[in-house]
Amino acid sequence: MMMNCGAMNATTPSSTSWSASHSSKIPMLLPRAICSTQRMCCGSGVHVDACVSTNVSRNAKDSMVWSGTSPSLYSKQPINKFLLPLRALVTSTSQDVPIASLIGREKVGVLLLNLGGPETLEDVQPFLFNLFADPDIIRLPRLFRFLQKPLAQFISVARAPKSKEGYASIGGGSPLRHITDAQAEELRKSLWEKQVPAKVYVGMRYWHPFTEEAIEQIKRDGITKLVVLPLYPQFSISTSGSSLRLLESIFREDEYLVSMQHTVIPSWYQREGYIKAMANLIGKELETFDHPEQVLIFFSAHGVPLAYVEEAGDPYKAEMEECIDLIMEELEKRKIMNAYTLAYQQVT
Ligand SMILES: C=CC1=C(C)c2cc3[nH]c(cc4nc(cc5[nH]c(cc1n2)c(C)c5CCC(=O)O)C(CCC(=O)O)=C4C)c(C)c3C=C
Ligand SMILES: [Fe+2]
Repeated sequence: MMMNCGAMNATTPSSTSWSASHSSKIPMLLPRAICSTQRMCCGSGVHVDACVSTNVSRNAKDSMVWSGTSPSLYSKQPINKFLLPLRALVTSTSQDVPIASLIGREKVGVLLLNLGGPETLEDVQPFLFNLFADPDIIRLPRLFRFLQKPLAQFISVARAPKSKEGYASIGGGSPLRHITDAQAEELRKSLWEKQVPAKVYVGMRYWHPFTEEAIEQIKRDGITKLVVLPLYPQFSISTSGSSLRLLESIFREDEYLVSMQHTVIPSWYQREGYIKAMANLIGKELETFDHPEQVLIFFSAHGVPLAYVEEAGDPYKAEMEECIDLIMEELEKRKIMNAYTLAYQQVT
């Protein structure tokens, strides 16, 4: 059986800590921020730990880091290793205090980041242009950066016919917007059930609703605290990194955003809820076979250029492999001991 592991339509994460990095290779995420942990308490004893951005410092490796908190719980990967976390989200249970008195006049928003996809066949070429014009997708040497857009135009036109065939075969467009909107609505409902009256926004990197559009709405709504959640379980420079780099540039130029408290969840592949959800899916699928124990579990992940991993320190491969180990451990606890393998799809 086959399991796609780089998928962005996974279950909602519950909480995690995050770290941000800036070297010349990995984008600096939402800069000029220092994280001092703030606790917002909510009704029914729910607590929200959020981080406040105000300043930054540099560590020995010339990485921009958020400071003011303890080291990350998830420090195995390069992206996290050099960085101090911001902490967000709902944990614990102790007090019963009315929500209004705790969140007060704060307006909490959650911004879900995703890739975006063409909604019609006419969208395919301009969507591909946006994708290939991103230097986190096609990385040209500094001297040749002026060629980025002409090259994007050339590749998008050349690739569009084949791409259109693919989208035509799944109904004439990408389902990503629809799926992401549904996730946003489920997350909103779930937060409200936990007495966190947050608004949830969707910001796509390469198609509507663009991240810029979501940010405009966030400003119009007067959001004062923002949680940024890329919907990619594992961090890669080419996915979450690209979205966060864009967000960073939007924040840098906007007075309202610079002073807004925000926190980012860079990856969440190791969260218990996600691992259990993946194990549930695999377990359910195995049951459809006559001899489930003989089935090979085939994990399929997106490929990223080797240079990202080996030279730029992209943690994607490490996070993916750890994620699969965790899923297999979870299956073992359920007495499911199948053979498994992981393969990376070719990057075209
Ligand atoms: C050319 C380099 C690319 C890199 C690096 C890359 C990384 C990467 N992508 C995903 C997930 C998705 N990518 C999707 C579309 C897509 N990606 C690329 C190229 C790179 N991706 C292209 C050219 C396209 C367009 C599709 C095509 O015509 O071939 C999508 C689908 C979006 C949709 O329409 O619904 C996903 C999902 C990950 C997880 C990743 C690195 C970790
Ligand atoms: Fe891709």
